[in-house]
Amino acid sequence: MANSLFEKAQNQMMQGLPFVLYKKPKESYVKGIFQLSATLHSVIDFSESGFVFAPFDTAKKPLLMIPDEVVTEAIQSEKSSLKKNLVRSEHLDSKPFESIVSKAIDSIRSGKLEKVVLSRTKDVPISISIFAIFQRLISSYGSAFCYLWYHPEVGTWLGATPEILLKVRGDVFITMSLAGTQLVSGDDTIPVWGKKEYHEQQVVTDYIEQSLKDGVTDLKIGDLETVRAGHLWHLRTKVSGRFIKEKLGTLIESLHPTPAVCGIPKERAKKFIRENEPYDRMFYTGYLGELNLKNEVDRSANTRNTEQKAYRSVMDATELYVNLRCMKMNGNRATLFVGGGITSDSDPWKEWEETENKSQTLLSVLLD
Ligand SMILES: C=C(O[C@H]1C=CC=C(C(=O)O)[C@@H]1O)C(=O)O
Repeated sequence: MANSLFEKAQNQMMQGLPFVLYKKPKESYVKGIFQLSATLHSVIDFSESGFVFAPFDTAKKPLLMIPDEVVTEAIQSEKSSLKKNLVRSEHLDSKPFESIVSKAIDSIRSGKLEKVVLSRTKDVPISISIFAIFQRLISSYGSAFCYLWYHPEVGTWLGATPEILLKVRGDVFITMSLAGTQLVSGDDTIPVWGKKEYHEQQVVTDYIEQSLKDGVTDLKIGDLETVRAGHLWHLRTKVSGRFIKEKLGTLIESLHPTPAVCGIPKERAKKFIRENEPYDRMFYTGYLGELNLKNEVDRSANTRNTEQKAYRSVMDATELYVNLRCMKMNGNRATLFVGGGITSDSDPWKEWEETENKSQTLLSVLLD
């Protein structure tokens, strides 16, 4: 447990002051960003420095946590809370979600949409503290970006996301196309993918390529890979390139929201989501992470000179993740958000099951 950092965050919360605790994929420490006033700041032009928390709705401004104090603490390893068997919460009626999915399939088959990502919420009682939940997330999901974000005017959000929106070092960026889902089987065998999953992931890769190709250089589309995120497998393609640093805002705006969380064509998919999902997604399927934040980086990892190898320097880095596998706290209950990509080959019942499987990421650390 990162004890003193958690205590500091607890005190901060008691004083009604904003903070965020987070662990990047594969890192062995937790970072805390503490803002010393309760002001709600927004990103204006992406030249700011801090921790961004952006909603799905692009008409609303991304929020910014100012790094008045930044504290880093090593993670003391704790046993993973990942359950081998699926955690079943109370029985829920699948019919309302299935009927929205059927409506989307009709729209796709009639040619109005190519793909749309539909989601639903799941309300669960919570009997442990948010710090205990965060501790379980970081112990269980080493390869995810795990976070606990709090602002007195906005609320408390937690999550463990596998999806990078944008990672920038200097003028080099990487992003990814992540879509297609299967449950990890008992023996961990890599799954065989079907036409539906290949298609829904390819749509995301094509969109990223199209929306970036005129504004960046050295655009590279990587190989298709199968990657694991907790209980789930996904299809992923890494995309990289170079861009003009002053155009960071344009780059972010051309990526968000990708068809991994919205759909194609983008505006029609947004409209379908707005008119059919019976709630506001708020920060689910938005993005979050470091914006132009000072980070220590290894400058010379591939040099043969050992002295130089040890040379580290501080540079501004941007590292943003898509806000998936997340939840919002409401007193002693939490609202979990889960969704999935709908294409012409979707089956409403299977889409429901997929959202049930996705809810395992959080359920398995919430329930005893
Ligand atoms: C929208 C979600 O996942 C996205 C990311 C990976 C796989 C997805 C899928 O298979 O549908 C979704 O595009 C979610 O987890 O709520």
